[in-house]
Amino acid sequence: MSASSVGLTGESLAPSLETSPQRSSQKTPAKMATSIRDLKKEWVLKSETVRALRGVSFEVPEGDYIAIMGPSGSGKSTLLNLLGCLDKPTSGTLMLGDDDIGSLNDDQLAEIRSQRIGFVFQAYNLIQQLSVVENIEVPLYYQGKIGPAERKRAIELAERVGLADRLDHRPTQLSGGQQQRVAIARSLINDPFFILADEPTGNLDSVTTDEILAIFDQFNDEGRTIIMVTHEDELADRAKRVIRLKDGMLALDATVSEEKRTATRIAQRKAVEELLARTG
Ligand SMILES: Nc1ncnc2c1ncn2[C@@H]1O[C@H](COP(=O)(O)OP(=O)(O)OP(=O)(O)O)[C@@H](O)[C@H]1O
Repeated sequence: MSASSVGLTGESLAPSLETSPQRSSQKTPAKMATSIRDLKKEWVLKSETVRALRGVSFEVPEGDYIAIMGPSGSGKSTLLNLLGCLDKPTSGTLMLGDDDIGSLNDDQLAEIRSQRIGFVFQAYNLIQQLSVVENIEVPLYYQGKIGPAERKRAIELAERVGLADRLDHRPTQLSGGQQQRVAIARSLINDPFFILADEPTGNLDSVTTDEILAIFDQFNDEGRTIIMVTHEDELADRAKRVIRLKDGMLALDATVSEEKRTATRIAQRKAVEELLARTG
């Protein structure tokens, strides 16, 4: 995918944050969902040192919607694991709120992970024995925070993702798209710094993909921050910003124009309607 093919603006290869025209023109600094600076991750193996991330820097203002792209082996999963507090950097800083992730111990990382990050995985990762509402509440179990107020919020989130009439269903009774809706609702139950989505529509057909992307659009329009790893241009085209990794480094950090995003949404919706009309 070339920058022009997704209507990217402000294109800059390996840009420094200070020179970004979009950010430097802001009068009041935006609050950051996360900021990373010179982030490195290495593994020392017997015969070699693998440098999976070789000094990556960018900031994610609250309300942003980022697609992280890049070829196989470029460091996407490594970055995702660091952003999700599943791993610690070798060096550099990764700030989540006021916390520098590199300075936390494993228990503290686990706490942040369960309380402040909303995960959405390709394979949904729901608990089969639990109902829709109970699955949405799962992140709260770890904090022992289940009560009438939490149940009310879980039901509200289920309603927001269009599952009001499926509250007591088990995952096996749901379609893939419905299961992913549960996962999105679950990701928001803790009011996270951001939703971290890993190929969230990788298992879904184009109609359902469009539905799931519309839900992401809706939550992002309400101010939710989304960071999504994807190989799919059609997903990246709907984000506000594309970050592309290459060989463990930032190769592109570019804004997607509002015109391009709208045109993509309309084109994808039209394609879905045509498909539905053909297949009944
Ligand atoms: N635990 C590990 N130990 C050693 N090397 C690793 C480890 N995890 C990842 N790597 C290496 O780090 C580099 C980046 O891997 P990473 O999984 O982040 O890439 P990716 O962009 O997510 O690739 P893909 O799209 O194929 O999932 C690769 O060279 C990989 O082999």
